[in-house]
Amino acid sequence: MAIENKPEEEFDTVFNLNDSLELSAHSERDCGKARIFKIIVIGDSNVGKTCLTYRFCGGTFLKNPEATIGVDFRERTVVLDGETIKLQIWDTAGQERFRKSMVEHYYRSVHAVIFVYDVTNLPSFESIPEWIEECSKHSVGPLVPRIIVGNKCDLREHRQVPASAAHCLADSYNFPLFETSAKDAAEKEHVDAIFLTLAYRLKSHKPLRLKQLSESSVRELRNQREQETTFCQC
Ligand SMILES: Nc1nc2c(ncn2[C@@H]2O[C@H](COP(=O)(O)OP(=O)(O)OP(=O)(O)O)[C@@H](O)[C@H]2O)c(=O)[nH]1
Repeated sequence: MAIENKPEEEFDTVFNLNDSLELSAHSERDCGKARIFKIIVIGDSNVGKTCLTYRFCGGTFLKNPEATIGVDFRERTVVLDGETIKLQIWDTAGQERFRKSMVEHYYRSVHAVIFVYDVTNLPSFESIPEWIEECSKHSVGPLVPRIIVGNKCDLREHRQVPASAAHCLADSYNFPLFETSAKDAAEKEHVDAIFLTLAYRLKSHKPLRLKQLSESSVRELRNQREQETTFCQC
């Protein structure tokens, strides 16, 4: 889907997610030195990745999106606790035929990942572990923040994925879960919350020394290193 530049006024909105997290979005004109975070959005074809990113960056529901070819790029600048942050959102193609040739490249130097499934499409939910695996294969480290999103919640009568199953899966990976709708205008702030939660986590993240990592992260890093070593020896 080609990117259409939105008028800057559309980006001047204020969010109040909760008392401790007050966020405002400004036009790019206002930000001299922005920190830049790259967020990649992945999941099966047709789950609504383009519509979700468009809802966040453009503020509206994108009618008649075309299937993404390779990767589309959108960005939005936000101010969190007085700090200007530029979020670069990489919206990837869900179609298998684009994965190998074009998408792989975009896993590089990614700061955060959003996995999307469609709550009315069970196979798209069942694919989430494969997408998570795919990320690990492309060296997206265990400390990269990740979120799982169930989209199309507006289609209540067609739901195939119970919220309880989704929570179970998300908990098993220790990732946050959001269920939302890119289409439902009432969910707009909820969609914003997905991206801004990641932005907030990235902003607050300070480089850690090995001593400061949790035991499980250390174990995960060790395993990863061992696997890499084994791979090299083969
Ligand atoms: N009802 C409903 N339809 C949605 C929602 N989000 C997206 N859609 C529809 O789902 C279809 C696919 O949306 P896209 O955003 O193009 O999906 P995608 O995951 O980017 O697809 P690929 O580019 O093929 O990977 C379109 O017909 C959208 O109108 C939603 O929240 N609710």
